[in-house]
Amino acid sequence: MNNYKVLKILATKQNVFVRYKCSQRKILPKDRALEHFDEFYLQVFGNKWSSVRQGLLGKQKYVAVINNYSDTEQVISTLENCGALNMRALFNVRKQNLQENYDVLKRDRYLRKIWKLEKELDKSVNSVNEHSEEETKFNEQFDKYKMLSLNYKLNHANYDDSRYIDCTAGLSANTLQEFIPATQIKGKDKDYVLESEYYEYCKEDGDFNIPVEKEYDLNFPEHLNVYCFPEGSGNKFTQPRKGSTGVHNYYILDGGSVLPVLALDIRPGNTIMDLCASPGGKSFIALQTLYPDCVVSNDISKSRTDRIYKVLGEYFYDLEERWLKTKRIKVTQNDGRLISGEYYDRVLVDVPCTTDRHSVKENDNNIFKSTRLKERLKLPEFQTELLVSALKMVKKGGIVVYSTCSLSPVQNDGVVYMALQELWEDSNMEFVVKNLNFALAQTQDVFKLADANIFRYGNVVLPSTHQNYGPTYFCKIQRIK
Ligand SMILES: C[S@@+](CC[C@H](N)C(=O)[O-])C[C@H]1O[C@@H](n2cnc3c(N)ncnc32)[C@H](O)[C@@H]1O
Repeated sequence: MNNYKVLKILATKQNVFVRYKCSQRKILPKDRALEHFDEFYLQVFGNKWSSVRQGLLGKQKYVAVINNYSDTEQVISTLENCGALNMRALFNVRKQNLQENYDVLKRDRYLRKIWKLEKELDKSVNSVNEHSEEETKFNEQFDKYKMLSLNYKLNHANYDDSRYIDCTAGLSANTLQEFIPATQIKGKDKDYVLESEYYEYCKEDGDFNIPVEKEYDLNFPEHLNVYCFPEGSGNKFTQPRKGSTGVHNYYILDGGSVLPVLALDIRPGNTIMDLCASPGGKSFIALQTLYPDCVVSNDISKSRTDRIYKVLGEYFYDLEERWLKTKRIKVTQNDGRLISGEYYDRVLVDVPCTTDRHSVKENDNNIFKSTRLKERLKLPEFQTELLVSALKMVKKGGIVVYSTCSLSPVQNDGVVYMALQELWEDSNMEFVVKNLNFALAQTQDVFKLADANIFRYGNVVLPSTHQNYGPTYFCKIQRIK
């Protein structure tokens, strides 16, 4: 074989090798994320997953939170002329309907009881089993009321019970297996393992149960004005603009972000810690209730706290003199896990998570990059540390809201469970988780929430093609001792 031929064969081989390498599919982080979610979330959400998936991949929907320090009335009337609706008004209409439905249902149950009693007493009736026209009509009407929303029905079942319900079973090793599906993860130096095993959530739970208390109302502060476009509307808010007062007119953010702040139930004079605050959207909402005496917006890094200063500077005129010097707003740069000796009425802990919507759409800064595997697997542990820290800094009677923008039961209820278990073992503090299913029934014209049986402690705003907010998980926890 002459040299020319050898070179040619080598070149061909190399070419084949290069082509072989090219044909090996490079998995992009967003594809890996979707693959993971398809496997994991299908088991959690069942046949709802395909619509949630479509939502995640579709266009996210935003709401506008009005800046009370701008030309408020003019801004509101402009938005209303464009077809935007006030979220508080939507909640109130639904709340009123629910109350009316409940009253009718209550009245009819009462009537039914009387009617039965009368039947029993009426000896002249030929057969008690024979349905009169009146009875059939009544039953038809009764059935109609039974068709009320799922949330309403679910909660109504216990409506007359004591507000304190028995401690739920907690996440024992077995129950955890039930709701944390056994998806598999390949670790760098490990074979495939169960996701639940990886996070070591299967350890024995001892006697620990989380007390859960039902909550019947969601307080929407009177000065907080949030505007949204109706379900199915393709309208969008234009970019915020400066008005005559020198500050921006509204802040645009995912609609789901409003619920964790509402769940905080902020009251006049409250002191609030927003532990993972950047860019500051939820601190902004808290401030727009006009209730807090002080909001501390904390984040871990300089660049992230700079971002908070920038955002707040756009919305609060003379931020330095009027807000920072008077300590109505504090911007701090601390690792939220290490803060101690500070106590607040309300603590919001909106932790870093798998940011599911971002993860299936963008490759940049994606936690599903193979180089970030360890970080991803450590997330629940990290989130638990942040929540434990938040729970330690809330005053007795105060409220902590834990939130994520992930659908993962491990990062959501799993973390709530782990944090509360840790404090149950290591401190004499006591907490109760607030079941918001009933209270959230009033939000059903605005948000698609996951069925009440999917998450045990918190609630999730589910993305969908018609109402594409979220995902937002939030869990309300009150310190009682
Ligand atoms: C989901 S984002 C918060 C979004 C924010 N709450 C909002 O609504 O605009 C999570 C934030 O947590 C911050 N963070 C990460 N680790 C932290 C830590 N140990 N302590 C405090 N903040 C942390 C990140 O820098 C990031 O800004």
